[in-house]
Amino acid sequence: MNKSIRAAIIGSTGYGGVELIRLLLRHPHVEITSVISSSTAGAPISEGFPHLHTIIRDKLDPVDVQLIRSKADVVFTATPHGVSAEIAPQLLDAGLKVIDLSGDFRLRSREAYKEWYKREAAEQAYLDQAVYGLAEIYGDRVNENVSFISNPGCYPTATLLGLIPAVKSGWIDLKSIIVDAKSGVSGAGRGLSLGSHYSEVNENFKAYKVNKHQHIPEIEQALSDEAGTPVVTTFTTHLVPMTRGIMCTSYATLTDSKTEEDFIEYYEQFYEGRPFVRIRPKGTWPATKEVWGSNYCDIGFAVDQRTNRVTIISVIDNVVKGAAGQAVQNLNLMMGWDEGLGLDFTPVYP
Ligand SMILES: NC(=O)C1=CN([C@@H]2O[C@H](COP(=O)(O)OP(=O)(O)OC[C@H]3O[C@@H](n4cnc5c(N)ncnc54)[C@H](OP(=O)(O)O)[C@@H]3O)[C@@H](O)[C@H]2O)C=CC1
Ligand SMILES: CC(=O)N[C@@H](CCC(=O)OP(=O)(O)O)C(=O)O
Repeated sequence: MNKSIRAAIIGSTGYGGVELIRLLLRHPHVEITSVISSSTAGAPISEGFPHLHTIIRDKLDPVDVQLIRSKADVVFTATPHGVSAEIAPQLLDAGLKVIDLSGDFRLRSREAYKEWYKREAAEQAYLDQAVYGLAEIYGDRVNENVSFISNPGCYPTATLLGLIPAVKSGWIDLKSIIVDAKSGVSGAGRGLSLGSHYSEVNENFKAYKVNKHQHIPEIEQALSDEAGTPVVTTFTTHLVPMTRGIMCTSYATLTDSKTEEDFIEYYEQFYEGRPFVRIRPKGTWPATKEVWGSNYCDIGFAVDQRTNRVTIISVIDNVVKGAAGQAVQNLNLMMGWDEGLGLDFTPVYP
């Protein structure tokens, strides 16, 4: 029989948190029992988010572990890097299940975290406890005995779902991988910054954090695990003047004479039974709008016989499959429920 679970959201006033509210409100077995804010506790959440007017009447709770323990069974930490490293261990020690949306528990190596995030990593014991929740690849590691999920980054979700089957196939040269990644502005969160200011972003298209992006070690960690040998990539991120959406265009040199049909057939088999990965038919490539508001990752291919390269294009909605949607998918797996429960959103179109 299906159980119900009480959920709290820390960081509910951010883009990831408020999207969790939207998704969990329609989940059949989840009740949101606490929406939490470190800066505006006591105010109704609809004050800052009028789109929730009449839908959620609750006031924001403060960040208080004992209070959370009394109100919830599972906590989503949709909090900035550094904050999650502090708070998730306290929640786990209090006996709560935790799904963390930040990058604080994704890298197994504390040294790598310090190098890429420029801050001290969480304690090794908690890094060891966290299960990296790339649901379609590592979902079988998540079950009712798992208490702690580290939800993958938005770019790594799109990149890894696009590349892991190819890496495992042996059809591509592992030294040749290049990923050209683009994100909408909501990927930067709700906080104000010059870089996401309207007049800086509108009618503009820019590369950022070139060769320095914190998602590079996360992508390389998973690709290396899957390949069984160290893999490095060239990974470049770009900011696109749109609100939601990520497109990762990955290029690799073929080691074998494979066609688009070969890739499509192989990927369809690889993701068989995984409802949120959709493989596009030959000659069609996914666009961000075709997954907008949904938990889908759509993947399309092109093989260029002239250059002997494959191009793999993967798209997601960064706030859904790249954050809140995958977090709910992981909750479903943690609870032994169908992974798609409460996530059957058709993309919003146009
Ligand atoms: N946006 C995206 O597409 C994705 C985001 N992520 C990750 O998810 C996490 C949340 O991202 P996002 O929602 O975009 O970020 P936002 O900046 O939009 O929101 C973060 C929230 O964290 C809360 N917060 C800040 N400091 C503290 C603190 N000390 N204690 C408790 N809460 C705090 C803030 O709310 P308040 O002041 O009310 O407490 C804020 O609303 C980040 O780690 C991000 O990297 C991951 C994948 C995709
Ligand atoms: C557009 C934009 O700025 N995107 C953010 C994505 C960060 C993010 O989502 O956080 P995680 O590291 O927790 O995945 C960036 O590139 O840093």
